[in-house]
Amino acid sequence: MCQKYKNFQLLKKLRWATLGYHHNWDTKVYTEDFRNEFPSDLGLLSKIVAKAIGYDYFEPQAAIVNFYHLDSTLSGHTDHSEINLEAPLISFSFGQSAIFLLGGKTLEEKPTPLLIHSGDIIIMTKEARLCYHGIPRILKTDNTPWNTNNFSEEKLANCGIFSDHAIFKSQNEELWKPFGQYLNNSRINMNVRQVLPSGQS
Ligand SMILES: O=C(O)CCC(=O)C(=O)O
Ligand SMILES: [Fe+2]
Repeated sequence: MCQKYKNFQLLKKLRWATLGYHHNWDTKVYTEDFRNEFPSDLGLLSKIVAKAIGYDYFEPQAAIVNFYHLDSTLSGHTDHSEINLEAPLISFSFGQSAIFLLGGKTLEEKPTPLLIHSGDIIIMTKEARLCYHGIPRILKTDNTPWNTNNFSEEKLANCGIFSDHAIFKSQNEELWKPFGQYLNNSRINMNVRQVLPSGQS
């Protein structure tokens, strides 16, 4: 089997990664010895989004990154491992579209379907923070903004505070290409959480 094919098969198996505090799927408890520094670019983006909806002191401390392929699903669940459930959960989606089912606090409540496209942000706060949700379907989209040239000088200038980050700095279409190709058949969702009570780090 050629290496390229093996790499592709491996990439298809990748379904999730964790950032910052690594979520322990068995115990559902975040611990200090299972923690890395939170990535600064995703952290900054999350803080800006939180601030825009009135959460001035949001601290991005953990994220789950989900990689979906056209046949992937995520079953209904609640995200309740964080000590701080007052802080919003901020969820960014890229690539293929998805149906997001948002239910209630119990499985008895009928869920509402939301169609999520690349670039959409879902914010779960207050009542919604502990509601059941899941992804029953990934939908192939013809709208592929990630394949357009986003590296023009003008666009870079508009990136403001983000322009320092590596992907913008490189201005290198070649660097971006494999990410774009990946998104042509996949969806990436990054959902960011504050774990600790405000003021604790
Ligand atoms: O993919 C999504 O939009 C949702 C992901 C999610 O609910 C989770 O990782 O907890
Ligand atoms: Fe979730």
